[in-house]
Amino acid sequence: MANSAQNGRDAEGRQYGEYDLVVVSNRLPVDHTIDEDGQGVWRRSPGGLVTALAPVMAKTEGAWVGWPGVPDEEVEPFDHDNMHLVPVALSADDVELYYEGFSNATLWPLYHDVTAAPEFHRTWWECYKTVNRRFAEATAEIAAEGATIWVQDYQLQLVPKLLREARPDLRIGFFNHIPFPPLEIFAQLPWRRQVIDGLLGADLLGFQRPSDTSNFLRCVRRFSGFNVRQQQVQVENSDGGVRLCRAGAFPISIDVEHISELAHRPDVIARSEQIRHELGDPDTVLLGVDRLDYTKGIGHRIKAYGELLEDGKVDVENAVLIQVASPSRERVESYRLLREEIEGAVGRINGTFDTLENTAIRYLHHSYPVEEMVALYLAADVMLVTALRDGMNLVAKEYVASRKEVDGALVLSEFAGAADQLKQAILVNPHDIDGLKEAIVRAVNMPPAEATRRMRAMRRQILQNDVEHWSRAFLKALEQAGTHD
Ligand SMILES: O=P(O)(O)OC[C@H]1O[C@H](O[C@H]2O[C@H](CO)[C@@H](O)[C@H](O)[C@H]2O)[C@H](O)[C@@H](O)[C@@H]1O
Ligand SMILES: O=c1ccn([C@@H]2O[C@H](COP(=O)(O)OP(=O)(O)O)[C@@H](O)[C@H]2O)c(=O)[nH]1
Repeated sequence: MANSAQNGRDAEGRQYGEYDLVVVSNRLPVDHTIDEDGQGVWRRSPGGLVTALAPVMAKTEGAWVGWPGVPDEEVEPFDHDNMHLVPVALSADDVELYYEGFSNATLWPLYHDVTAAPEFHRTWWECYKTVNRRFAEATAEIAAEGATIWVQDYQLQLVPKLLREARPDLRIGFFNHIPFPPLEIFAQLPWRRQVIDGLLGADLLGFQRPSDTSNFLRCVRRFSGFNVRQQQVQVENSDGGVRLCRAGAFPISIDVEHISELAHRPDVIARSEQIRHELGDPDTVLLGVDRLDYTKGIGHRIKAYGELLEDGKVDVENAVLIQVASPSRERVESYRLLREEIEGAVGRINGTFDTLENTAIRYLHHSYPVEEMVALYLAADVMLVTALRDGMNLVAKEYVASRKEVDGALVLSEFAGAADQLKQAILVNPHDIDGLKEAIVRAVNMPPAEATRRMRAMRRQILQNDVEHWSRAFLKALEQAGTHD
């Protein structure tokens, strides 16, 4: 591990760590799971944060601090796929109060425009503070003097301030993968001031969209009392000094080269042909891929599709919708209810429209490896991304990157961050079911020349702005931010 091992010590005489770059996120890129034979194995963690950061971290010599995905698991630091991973243990109570509770039943619905009702519990908040402190301590321990720390996402919003107090020598960046809500919604949070203070410990705060950045800065003005000039907050320290914290939009992306390589691989192409064949070679394959999350608008999409079948605008004889709904946060009540709701809706539609040979919706409650994802993207004529609110949505970008023949149509919610970059998609408001139905029909019947024109423009955008471009832009801005020499 080549990093500039420092022999410096902090104010309390503790020796600095050895990593010049440390990424900190709730989850490590791999979860410790038990396979069919009862053996412990490391499996890729779910979600786009890992999709985006893993290829970036595999190319650096930094360390990644995070939770190994199961409760009460004490694991020593280890190397995996070219990454140095430093596990932080969470007890079963921590998982319930900090992860399922405060992170995913308070902050998640609040930050996604209250698409579900957020719950506010003081015990959850207490645990959130404790766990954030634990992550900050684990990071402070391994960071070299003057190291760059990149904290990720809403689960760890207090870490920047805690880290700065422990290690003022560090350069601290924070990236929020989910939306930052408007002031009127954020104001509901009983601990709004503490969260803003926690974030302002960073030198640079990154958001997915310019609108997230301006929402955040409005909240800073209201709840911190600090001056905000353009995109810089003048943070007043307890000693009367002023430190600058910069905020800006850095839209995340994907490892385009890897997706594109897979899209050209003969076995992946063969698999995509097999998928279509096993579906009975329909004229049109439509696809949705989401974690089973109420923010993703899966119910709205299925409702629209069901009505199109009823109206006779699509037909099971020549069209099929594949819906991958990968398991997510299954112990959180709203996720359990969502699963029942979606599976009920799919069952009703299939019961009504299926024939012995054809199925209306192929519903798959599974998580697939990236090779299968790309085979699905290649097999799909129409991709449906209908999120009610989504930080970015990397699935939309992966679909575009996979379409090497420069064809296929993307229906994309204007409420997903990806809509800022993929302007040539058919943009929809998923709450408008008639509008969504029209968009789906338009995508199914899109003339090839129009599909190619739109896809070419979207591919140009994605090819020029891959995930390496994102991380370089953020880390460069972080280098220039703050008051460090
Ligand atoms: O860790 P989980 O609770 O299982 O959830 C998985 C991840 O979901 C969220 O992903 C977000 O990040 C993507 C990449 O920036 C973005 O495209 C998407 O819109 C976001 O929802 C969450 O933010 C991550 O922390 C989770 O790991
Ligand atoms: O069965 C699945 C379903 C999804 N994904 C990946 O999970 C990520 C989802 O990221 P996105 O930003 O769309 O949403 P998130 O789940 O992070 O909210 C994408 O890279 C997908 O390819 C996957 O590998 N297997």
